[in-house]
Amino acid sequence: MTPPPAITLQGSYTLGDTRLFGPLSVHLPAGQWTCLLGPSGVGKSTILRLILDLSTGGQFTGSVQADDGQPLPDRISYMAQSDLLLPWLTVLENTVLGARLRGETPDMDRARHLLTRVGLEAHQTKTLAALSGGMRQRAALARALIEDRPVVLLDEPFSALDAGTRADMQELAAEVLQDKTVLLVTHDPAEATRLGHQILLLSPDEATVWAPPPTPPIRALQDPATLACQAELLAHLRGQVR
Ligand SMILES: Nc1ncnc2c1ncn2[C@@H]1O[C@H](COP(=O)(O)OP(=O)(O)OP(=O)(O)O)[C@@H](O)[C@H]1O
Repeated sequence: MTPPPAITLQGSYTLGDTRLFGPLSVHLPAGQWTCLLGPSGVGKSTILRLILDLSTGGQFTGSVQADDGQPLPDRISYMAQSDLLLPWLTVLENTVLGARLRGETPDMDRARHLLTRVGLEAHQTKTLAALSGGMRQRAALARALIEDRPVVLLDEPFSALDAGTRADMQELAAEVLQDKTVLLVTHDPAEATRLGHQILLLSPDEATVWAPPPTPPIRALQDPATLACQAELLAHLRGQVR
């Protein structure tokens, strides 16, 4: 696998006659986790779709570039906010869907291993109707993690999980996606301060860098500097003065 690239998105985005964001710049350092926060509707998922070169409802004027100059979309694993699982397939079949669609032989052992790691070992042969929302989200996570891609875009991947499972899945993702270029969209300051090498706050005018805790991720839940950063970030997001 080629080394993970750094990625820079620069430009403006409009919906009809209305500017949603920009001009601004979003830089994702190579091999690091960037956590992107911002108010609902500001355009976080749109930024992921622009990096993927997927259709959006608006017009983007700008560029998305990898620092190695190579095209990006085929090098990205993507977990969308809506899980995009196929209801007529089993959990195991959904997990290996990417390989099947590319005409490759899926690595079934790795798929089973990942399903065990996300706690779905006993549910591999079930179809989606038999799963809870949190179980579906873990199935979608397994499907994203099985793709050995240098760039990974995760759109609120842990939002439906209970607190304990969420902490477990954060640790699993940090382990599996170590050294990849990751962009994680989240509304959770605790998640961002735990996982981010870089924390970005998106507003219509800019993507501001928020200083992460001094220790490298993944950070311990009870780490005082992480808890302090989390509280400060939450206060900021609530509109209080720093
Ligand atoms: N396919 C589409 N067609 C038209 N408008 C769209 C489309 N997808 C998103 N939008 C609009 O673009 C804006 C940005 O949406 P986006 O999903 O990027 O926001 P977000 O910051 O990720 O929000 P949230 O935190 O609620 O998930 C919203 O106003 C949304 O209604």
